[in-house]
Amino acid sequence: MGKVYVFDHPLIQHKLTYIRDVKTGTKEFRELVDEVATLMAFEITRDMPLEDVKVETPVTTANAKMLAGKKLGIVPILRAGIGMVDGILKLIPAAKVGHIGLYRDPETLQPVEYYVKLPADVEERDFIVVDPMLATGGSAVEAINSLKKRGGKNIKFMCLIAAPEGVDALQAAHPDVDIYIAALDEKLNDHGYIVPGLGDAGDRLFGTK
Ligand SMILES: O=P(O)(O)OC[C@H]1O[C@H](OP(=O)(O)OP(=O)(O)O)[C@H](O)[C@@H]1O
Ligand SMILES: O=c1cc[nH]c(=O)[nH]1
Ligand SMILES: [Mg+2]
Repeated sequence: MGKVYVFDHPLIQHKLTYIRDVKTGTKEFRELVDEVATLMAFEITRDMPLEDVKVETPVTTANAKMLAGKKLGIVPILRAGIGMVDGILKLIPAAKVGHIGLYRDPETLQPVEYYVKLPADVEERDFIVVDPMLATGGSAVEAINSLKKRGGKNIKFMCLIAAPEGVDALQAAHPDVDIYIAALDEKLNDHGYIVPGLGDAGDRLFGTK
């Protein structure tokens, strides 16, 4: 069963409160999502492998560490996942970015895939799939299906807000995937929106409503 990590760092919780606030406009919303993504990336990369290296300091040769192995792949679920990418790239600028385009049909709530473009050497990379919202879990499950079908293996899922229903669905479909969230909310409403949530993440990021 995939583990669930809830990031209760005070800075993340403080910024998330402004993200939820209906009075927060598009510009500020986008900046806050970017900042929280950076803070979450700091935590989520805690187990990245290191290798021993030597470096010449102005004084002597030092035994030091550098990140080892293949570069990381970040895969936002379009559209709203895009809002979290730059915040992660600030810490890991060498990461490659893949894209999986999915929208949730408003009637059936089922994900519909419309675009996939992944970095080369999918089999050898570690991936973080990102999307601000994990509601029914349908989009995250489908995006990870798509990534695995193309060879993706070591996958983490990162989001801002999750509903218990989404966590259950993702754990059931992908027990090998750990889930990293800033807040676990109460429930879904009749339209599949997270309660209390933040509304429609894509619309708030891109000002489309
Ligand atoms: O867990 P689920 O029930 O699948 O819902 C979550 C999905 O819904 C939202 O995307 P949306 O379909 O609104 O697309 P958008 O990002 O293009 O707005 C959100 O960004 C997730 O991808
Ligand atoms: O609450 C929700 C659920 C799905 N998608 C969103 O953007 N918000
Ligand atoms: Mg949307």
